[in-house]
Amino acid sequence: MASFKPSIPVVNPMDGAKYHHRASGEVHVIIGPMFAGKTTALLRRIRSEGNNGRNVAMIKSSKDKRYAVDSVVTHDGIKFPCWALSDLTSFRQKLGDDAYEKLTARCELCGKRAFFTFRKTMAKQTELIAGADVYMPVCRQHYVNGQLVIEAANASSVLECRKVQSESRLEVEAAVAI
Ligand SMILES: Nc1ncnc2c1ncn2[C@@H]1O[C@H](COP(=O)(O)OP(=O)(O)O)[C@@H](O)[C@H]1O
Ligand SMILES: Cc1cn([C@H]2C[C@H](O)[C@@H](COP(=O)(O)O)O2)c(=O)[nH]c1=O
Repeated sequence: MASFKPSIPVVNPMDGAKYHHRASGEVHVIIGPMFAGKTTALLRRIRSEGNNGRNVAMIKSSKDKRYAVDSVVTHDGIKFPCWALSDLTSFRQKLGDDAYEKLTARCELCGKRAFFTFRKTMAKQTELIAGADVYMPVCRQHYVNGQLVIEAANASSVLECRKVQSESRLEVEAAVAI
């Protein structure tokens, strides 16, 4: 865990009051695919810290407006107020990230443990803020198979005409949906 001195006001989770509190703290990194319960675990910890009399500040990326602009919200609707910041990379440089917890979800295709988040569409950008309409949690086997199908479709699309490209895209989406 890395120590840090919060430079933004912290919120008491019990009463919502804000404090300019400067004390050392800890960084916990919870990782896993979508629907693994990362946000749920985070909120549980925040409540537990509040019950122990500590003040907490929660931050998220301002790019994530899926459920709320200034709250962190789980996929099943539990929410907590937070600070929405545009640049989270500076926090990683300042704080380090040495306390990991890895969670898993269930593969949407076979029900095995899911370690990956699979993008169901052909969109290429690294950042694509979306939910279950675009992503699904999958096991390693379905993640690898899905990527192979998409890579094959991309390779053939370089050689074929636009009409054939759109047909292959439909095939990929059908194959991934199985
Ligand atoms: N389509 C879905 N598949 C699986 N879980 C879902 C789905 N929709 C809502 N949930 C709920 O989302 C919870 C996990 O939400 P959350 O903590 O926000 O996950 P994460 O932050 O890891 O994406 C699950 O415990 C489940 O109750
Ligand atoms: C895999 C992947 C994800 N994202 C985005 C999609 C969502 O907005 C978040 C993940 O949130 P969740 O609470 O775990 O569902 O990350 C992305 O932009 N690019 C990706 O490759």
